[in-house]
Amino acid sequence: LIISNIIISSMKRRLPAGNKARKPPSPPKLPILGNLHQVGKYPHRTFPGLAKRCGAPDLMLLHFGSRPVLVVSTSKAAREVMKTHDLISSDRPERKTAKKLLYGNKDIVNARYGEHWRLSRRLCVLHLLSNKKIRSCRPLREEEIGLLVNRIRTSAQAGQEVNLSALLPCFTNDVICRIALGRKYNTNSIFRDLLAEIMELFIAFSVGEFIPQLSWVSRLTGFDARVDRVARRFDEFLDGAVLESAARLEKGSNMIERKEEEEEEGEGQAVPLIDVLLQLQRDSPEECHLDGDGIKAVIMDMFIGGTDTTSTLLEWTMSELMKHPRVMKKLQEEVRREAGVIICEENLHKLEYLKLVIKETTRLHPPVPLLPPRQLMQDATIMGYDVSAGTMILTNAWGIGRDPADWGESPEEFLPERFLQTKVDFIGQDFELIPFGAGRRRCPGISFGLAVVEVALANLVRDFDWRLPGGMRLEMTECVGLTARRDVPLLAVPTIVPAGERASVQ
Ligand code: HEM
Repeated sequence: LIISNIIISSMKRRLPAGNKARKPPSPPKLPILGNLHQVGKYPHRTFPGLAKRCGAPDLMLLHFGSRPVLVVSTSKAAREVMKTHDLISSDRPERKTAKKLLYGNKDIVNARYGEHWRLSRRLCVLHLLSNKKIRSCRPLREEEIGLLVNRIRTSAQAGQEVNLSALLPCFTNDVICRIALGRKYNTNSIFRDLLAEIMELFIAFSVGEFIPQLSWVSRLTGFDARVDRVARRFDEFLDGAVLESAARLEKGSNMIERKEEEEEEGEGQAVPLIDVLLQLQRDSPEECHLDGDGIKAVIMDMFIGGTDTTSTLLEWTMSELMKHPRVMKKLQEEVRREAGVIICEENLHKLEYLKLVIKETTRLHPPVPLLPPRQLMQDATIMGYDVSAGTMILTNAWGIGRDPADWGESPEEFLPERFLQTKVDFIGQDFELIPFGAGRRRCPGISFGLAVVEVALANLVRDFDWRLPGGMRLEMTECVGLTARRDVPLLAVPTIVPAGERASVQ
């Protein structure tokens, strides 16, 4: 009797009087596996169909093993989760693999909601990704873009095609390397390989994460050992970078202050992010709560958050432009007319169509199609459904960007002009378009990423005409990964557009 009284009173506490408990609709599940067998290779593509079949257009409840997972499929539902219930859904679920790779989640992307996350994010926004910092890195970005253009020019002169899917990630990796660590690691391709392996491990499915009874499988297949090995090797690499940074600081104790003054005037070399963190840790511990591992974890976030995302966005933008010659021509005319002989960030405000093209690409190809998982911190009623604390939340940014309810009859069509008729923007206020997420966990690197994408794209379309290699069909499928890059590499043949011709468009 006592037990049944406890159960009844706890149910009463959970349910508002007169309401029946209502779970979001779910497709039938299997014992042990739950719905894992239905997720498929491309969950962002599978979920909309699955949700439709089980009558769950907005919110669908799945089970990964025994773990409840709420799939958010519409802008209405995303608003409920990331605005109305943003605070209680701002946690991230703990994942064994991420925890090993990111120093016990001492980074920002994977940090649990709490004081560590709040302070790290503040540090990042104020000191690493601020507008001042972005401005100070401008010469460095432009230099790297110049090198990219020269590489393409060399291929064009030899009449060769270029593999943009290979070139663009190297370019963004070089940019982040220089900004974060103060130099490139060109000669050290081990670094890029390691980074690629980390990205792969992040999303790799470890069955033990969801079905604890099967955690021995990850040990048996060697998955756990691989994670340990990669974590160790990347840690050794970052230890080297910290030593270099410490040596730089040793040389000039007030270096950052001095350089930051120069940065303000736009004269100096940008201070590497790792130096900024080490100096704050040394001189202003009240501003920097991070220990040694915390600094390495945050630096790692800059790579994980800032390299593949930006190159993937560039890769898809170029793909859509090659597929839509009308849009390519209109964009080239704008850039060649407005940006003049030198494209620098100051000219960017004139390039309105370029911004529409990028926005439309993020709608159809959000680099992170399923936003990184969140986790509900307490029981909640979301859109009339009862969702329990601990439920993992997956928001389908890809599905939302193609929802006919928000995007009209032809949501699959690549049409940058659609943004002339709407004020919808991608900075996290409009839930129809959330390639950078929204709410407290929204991406803090939006301006930082766009600063690279916009100038690089402007240069690529101004300096070259592009065509597909003879007989090649342009596939538009994405691959599985932390970011949804192209499955088939984008090969393209560039032709140099002489400066005289560009000028004549002006
Ligand atoms: C086109 C470029 C980029 C895209 C599409 C992108 C996308 C995203 C997305 C979808 C999230 C998760 C938001 C959420 O959970 O609601 C995120 C978080 C994050 N991004 Fe970005 N990002 C980009 C560039 C960058 C850059 C350049 C950096 C830094 C150098 C960066 C650093 C981060 C960090 C630190 C977080 C974690 C925020 C948190 O959990 O509090 N991102 N990004």
